[in-house]
Amino acid sequence: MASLTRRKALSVSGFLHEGIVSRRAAAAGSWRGFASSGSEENDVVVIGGGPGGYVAAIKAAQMGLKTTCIEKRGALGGTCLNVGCIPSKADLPLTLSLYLSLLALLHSSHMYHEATHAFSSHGIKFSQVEVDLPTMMAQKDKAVSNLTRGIEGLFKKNKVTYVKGYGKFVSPSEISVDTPDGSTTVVKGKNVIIATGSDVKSLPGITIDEKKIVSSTGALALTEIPKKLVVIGAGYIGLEMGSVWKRLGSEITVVEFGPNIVPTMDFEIRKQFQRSLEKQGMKFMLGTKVVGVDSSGDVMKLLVEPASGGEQSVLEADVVLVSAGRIPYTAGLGLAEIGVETDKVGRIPVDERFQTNVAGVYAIGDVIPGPMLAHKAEEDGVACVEFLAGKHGHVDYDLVPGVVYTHPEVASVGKTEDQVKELGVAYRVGKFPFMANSRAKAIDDAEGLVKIIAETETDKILGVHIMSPNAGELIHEAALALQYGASSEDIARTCHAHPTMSEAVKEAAMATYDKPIHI
Ligand SMILES: Cc1cc2nc3c(=O)[nH]c(=O)nc-3n(C[C@H](O)[C@H](O)[C@H](O)COP(=O)(O)OP(=O)(O)OC[C@H]3O[C@@H](n4cnc5c(N)ncnc54)[C@H](O)[C@@H]3O)c2cc1C
Ligand SMILES: NC(=O)c1ccc[n+]([C@@H]2O[C@H](COP(=O)([O-])OP(=O)(O)OC[C@H]3O[C@@H](n4cnc5c(N)ncnc54)[C@H](O)[C@@H]3O)[C@@H](O)[C@H]2O)c1
Repeated sequence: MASLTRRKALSVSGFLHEGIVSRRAAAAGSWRGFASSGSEENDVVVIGGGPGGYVAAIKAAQMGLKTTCIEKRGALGGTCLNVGCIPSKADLPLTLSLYLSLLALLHSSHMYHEATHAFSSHGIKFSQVEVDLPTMMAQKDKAVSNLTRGIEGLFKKNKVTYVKGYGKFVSPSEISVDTPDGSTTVVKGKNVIIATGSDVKSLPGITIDEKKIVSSTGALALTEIPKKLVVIGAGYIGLEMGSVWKRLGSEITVVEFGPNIVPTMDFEIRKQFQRSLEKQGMKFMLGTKVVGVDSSGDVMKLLVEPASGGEQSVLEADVVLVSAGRIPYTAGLGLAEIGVETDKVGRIPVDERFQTNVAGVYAIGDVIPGPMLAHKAEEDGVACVEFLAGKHGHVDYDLVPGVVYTHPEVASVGKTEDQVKELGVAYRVGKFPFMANSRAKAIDDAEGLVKIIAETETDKILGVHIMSPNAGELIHEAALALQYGASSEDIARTCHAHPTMSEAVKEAAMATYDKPIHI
């Protein structure tokens, strides 16, 4: 606490209140947050209640700092909320509910796919299996709202004041909040953390209506299974969402501008991954761009051409998913007014302590440079609060695991082989296929491999890439190994339980520094 910097608030007419004071509710002397905010100044105010913001708020409160978190969702909620595409989750942080929804649908659609494609080979037969989309969507909403309501419970438990409404800087230490009842409140803090996340990147000439031309938000709330779904962008969202609707019966064509799917993935894993998705029926048009959409008829017509220009062709679609990346979300936040700089793509540059160019104003998560991932945003949140409380925080962006939650999953941590080549370091690669793993064979789900890259001289592990069912769980042994600077021999000499999928990680490690046993 002693190290917290108290900054002199800028004088902005009408907002020179101490602490939180609603102009309309001031007379009543109370605010409808969980904990009474009183008239004291906060130590920390967090704008945004996504994974970055809510974790930062809880951590700050746990460290004894008086904390308020402002979240717009449930108040203004943006266009999508107003047109009712996800009305059942009106109280939840937007992006958080999106990715939990996607995970829930990935699981439900995988169960349907197993029932229709895999159960019979295990001797389980049904006379009829059908998709009940409304029930599937309701189950997803229930799962998500249970999970996210838990966060409100954590706020209460940790005494984080929760203010619903749209936050805007009026000075570096004062945030005016447009609240759901139409009044304006000012929340004051010695330190303010911007955690306002990201929004879908739109493409020129393609207008998202969240009905026929959808972002991930609309794609998670379709009321019918589209016959033909065209996905623009073969990144995380395109492949996960494409998998969901493919399993439920849609014809999927993925149009990708670049020459490869998921450009950040190790090339060898990517090749096998693409083959696996193609086997599942997804079609890919790589090195291709969409140059126009005619949405006047029942069936839309997309004009596509090679990325470098050339002969055009037409693709038909009932629904088009725009998943060509996300951009930082800072609309209406008043950054320019208080002098917070943004870069040319709208991200907020921060120093190693997450501080922006304005003293006392910090930023974390999708709104700053770095991977746009929930767990990275959470790590940012914890480290940022530790720094501003005068302690030491730590996030290593090189060691943030990435997982694509398709089936099989693809997970990675550390460097790809191409990145290691670029470094000019001599390296060895060890691989082990799940076809030779007894657990994977026993459950008849043995597609994929583990690939480990280690420095030749020291055997230090530089990167691990896994394609398999549950790769997203298996990767954490590797993440820990990289975090502690382990060698491939360290993993190989660690006793792994039998029969487990994790034995494939051990065998790949053995293949890296010596020889595997089971192949
Ligand atoms: C469909 C989809 C699936 C995803 N799946 C995964 C996944 O499986 N794993 C993973 O790691 N990542 C996933 N991501 C990415 C992940 O959701 C983000 O990286 C993460 O949510 C970023 O957290 P954040 O706290 O920075 O921002 P956000 O989660 O975007 O939260 C920001 C919050 O700030 C609020 N806000 C914005 N402006 C204001 C304001 N002015 N006043 C008040 N409140 C405001 C917003 O309403 C929002 O709730 C997915 C993203 C999408 C779109
Ligand atoms: N499992 C997860 O962790 C998960 C799931 C979903 C989303 N996310 C996060 O959300 C972010 C956004 O996801 P996303 O899939 O939208 O972005 P992405 O960055 O993962 O992929 C976007 C893809 O679109 C391509 N592209 C860009 N412009 C294009 C154009 N005009 N035409 C065709 N293709 C084009 C890019 O080359 C890229 O392959 C990701 O960065 C990811 O971090 C993570």
